[in-house]
Amino acid sequence: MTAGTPSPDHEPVSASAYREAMAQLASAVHLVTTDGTGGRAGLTATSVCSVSDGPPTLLVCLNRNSSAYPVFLRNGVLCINTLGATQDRLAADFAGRVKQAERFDGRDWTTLRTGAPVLPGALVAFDCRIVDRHAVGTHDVLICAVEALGGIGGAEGLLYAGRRYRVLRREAPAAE
Ligand SMILES: NC(=O)C1=CN([C@@H]2O[C@H](COP(=O)(O)OP(=O)(O)OC[C@H]3O[C@@H](n4cnc5c(N)ncnc54)[C@H](O)[C@@H]3O)[C@@H](O)[C@H]2O)C=CC1
Ligand SMILES: Cc1cc2nc3c(=O)[nH]c(=O)nc-3n(C[C@H](O)[C@H](O)[C@H](O)COP(=O)(O)O)c2cc1C
Repeated sequence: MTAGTPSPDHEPVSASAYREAMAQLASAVHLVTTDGTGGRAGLTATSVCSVSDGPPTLLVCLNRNSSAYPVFLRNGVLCINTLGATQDRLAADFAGRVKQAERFDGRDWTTLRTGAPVLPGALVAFDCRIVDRHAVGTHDVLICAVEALGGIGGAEGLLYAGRRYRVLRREAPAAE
């Protein structure tokens, strides 16, 4: 189906058609991490969006079936670690290639204010407290107050588009 040919009236959009459409979009890639009384956990996510700058608030959509989901609820805090261009292996690891218990191995994770793990070398880190939650279909939309920022470094970012990882190049602006 191309953009000029809408699906027939009254025909529900299938999950596979929806995913195929969503695969056309490019997204930043994040490791969403948590730590606290529920333990440490994390996963790869692209469904992260800025909500407001007053107060600084973002949202992330988490599948309630993921192994990390109950840990996020228990801890009530999370860190959105946005990945840089060279961190695509980490994205795959946190998307299921590595078992949950081993995802944090081999790196010196730090913390900011909430205690959620901050990835060394992240493009940027948003340290958050979960302030609201809405169930929508298979996912929960978590509304998160941003309590601290880290790692704003100007490096090249990682993108996910067309079902693969790509690099967002920082090119010099075209001469006028
Ligand atoms: N938002 C989410 O929960 C996402 C989950 N995934 C997981 O990774 C697997 C591999 O993804 P792809 O290789 O990109 O192929 P895919 O064909 O399964 O997904 C294509 C696109 O559809 C969207 N999508 C996929 N599963 C979704 C879900 N359960 N809820 C909401 N949106 C979803 C995403 O934008 C994804 O990039 C997916 O099947 C899914 O299990 C991937 C991307 C986003
Ligand atoms: C590129 C990419 C983006 C993803 N985005 C999300 C997302 O936004 N929300 C989500 O709940 N799962 C998302 N997932 C799926 C989780 O990363 C994956 O299901 C989870 O890490 C599996 O965890 P488990 O093995 O601990 O259950 C994404 C997967 C990939 C490959």
